[in-house]
Amino acid sequence: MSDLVRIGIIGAGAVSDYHHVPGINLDPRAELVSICDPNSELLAQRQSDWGKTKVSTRFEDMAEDPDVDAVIIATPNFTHHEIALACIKGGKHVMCEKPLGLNYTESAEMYRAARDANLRHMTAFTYRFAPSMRYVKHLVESGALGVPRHFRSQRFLDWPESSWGWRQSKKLAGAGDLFDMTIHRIDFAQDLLGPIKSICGAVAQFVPRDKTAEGEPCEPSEVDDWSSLIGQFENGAVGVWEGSTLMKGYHNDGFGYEWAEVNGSEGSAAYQLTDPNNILIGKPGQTMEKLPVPDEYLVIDGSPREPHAGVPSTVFRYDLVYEFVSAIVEERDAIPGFDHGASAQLVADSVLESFDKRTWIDINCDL
Ligand SMILES: NC(=O)C1=CN([C@@H]2O[C@H](COP(=O)(O)OP(=O)(O)OC[C@H]3O[C@@H](n4cnc5c(N)ncnc54)[C@H](OP(=O)(O)O)[C@@H]3O)[C@@H](O)[C@H]2O)C=CC1
Ligand SMILES: O=C1CO[C@H](CO)[C@@H](O)[C@@H]1O
Repeated sequence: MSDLVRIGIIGAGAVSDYHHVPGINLDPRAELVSICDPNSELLAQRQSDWGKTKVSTRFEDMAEDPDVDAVIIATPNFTHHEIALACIKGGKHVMCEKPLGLNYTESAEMYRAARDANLRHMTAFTYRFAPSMRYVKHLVESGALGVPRHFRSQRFLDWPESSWGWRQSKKLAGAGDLFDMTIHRIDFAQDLLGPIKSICGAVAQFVPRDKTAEGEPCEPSEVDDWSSLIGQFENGAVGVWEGSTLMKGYHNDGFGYEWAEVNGSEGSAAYQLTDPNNILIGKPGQTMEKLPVPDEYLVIDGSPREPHAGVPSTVFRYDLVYEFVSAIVEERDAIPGFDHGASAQLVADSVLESFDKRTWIDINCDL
């Protein structure tokens, strides 16, 4: 490997532009060397926006390229499994977007392949990196909230009712809000409180989404607009999750409304995406109040990101690349790994199974 970690991006769409390229640009140990996307016009645009790199329309080229050390897979969900396995075969460290695969079987296979090849693997569970989320985790782990009893998460967005493109096809996306949004919340709940052991879930579709944003007719949506679950953690705590992108009045500059809280025997703490540098803290008999996140939780250890620069609800997302590169340089596991991606996927799959069968499902993760 050269002195710099040479990164290739597969899938030059929205999230690469919004999270990953700024993350690479901030990290002096990393360099963007190659971009892959089937759309040649987009490739040309990205070369002009992101800097002169190699380009290709076939991920196989990047998987075999000896000048690429690590890849970030940011393509539609149905492609993650095939691309990740090819890149692992080519000896690349891999960060892959969520949901890791279309189901637990795919995700577990991706985890085992990366683990067995002794390569670094990371699932892009963005919200774990929010300063307030990291501080709530510290409060839980330090015992400041007492015995954790309850978790609650709500993600409401007010987005258009028009087509979601590939996101509304079962074959291409797997599921709707559940795999797109709620899966992040399943992940951070397990990060805060440990494994979920049993769940009961429900989903619903509110609108057909049979028109594009331009008003042209298109194939109707096959996926959920609302997803929810209640669950029990192995540690005895209980949880409740709910998400939708069709909640009117929850726009907030596109960030929507996100709240997640842990309630323990000695106190409560809440994270909000719209105010990620503060938490809400509550002690017995008091009313929840705002508490600034201490400086050491504003960025991850070593990150060169200036903690107070930029839009707070956006900039913490750049730390994902820092964690991925740190794991490569330090030859340690990246967190969250593919194992976390697979474990959240199993819970999300179980939501669909639970709703189909109208029953509780026990979670048996066999990684
Ligand atoms: N962690 C987070 O917070 C976020 C995660 N995501 C996840 O990131 C992934 C991408 O989402 P997003 O950026 O919004 O999607 P986009 O549709 O904006 O971008 C995906 C890009 O990948 C391209 N692509 C499709 N197939 C391949 C392939 N085989 N090889 C290379 N490129 C390919 C697409 O080209 P074409 O359009 O021509 O098919 C498109 O340009 C999804 O899994 C999504 O769930 C997204 C947003 C935020
Ligand atoms: O968190 C997120 C923000 O929105 C994106 C677009 O729907 C999601 O894919 C993503 O996981």
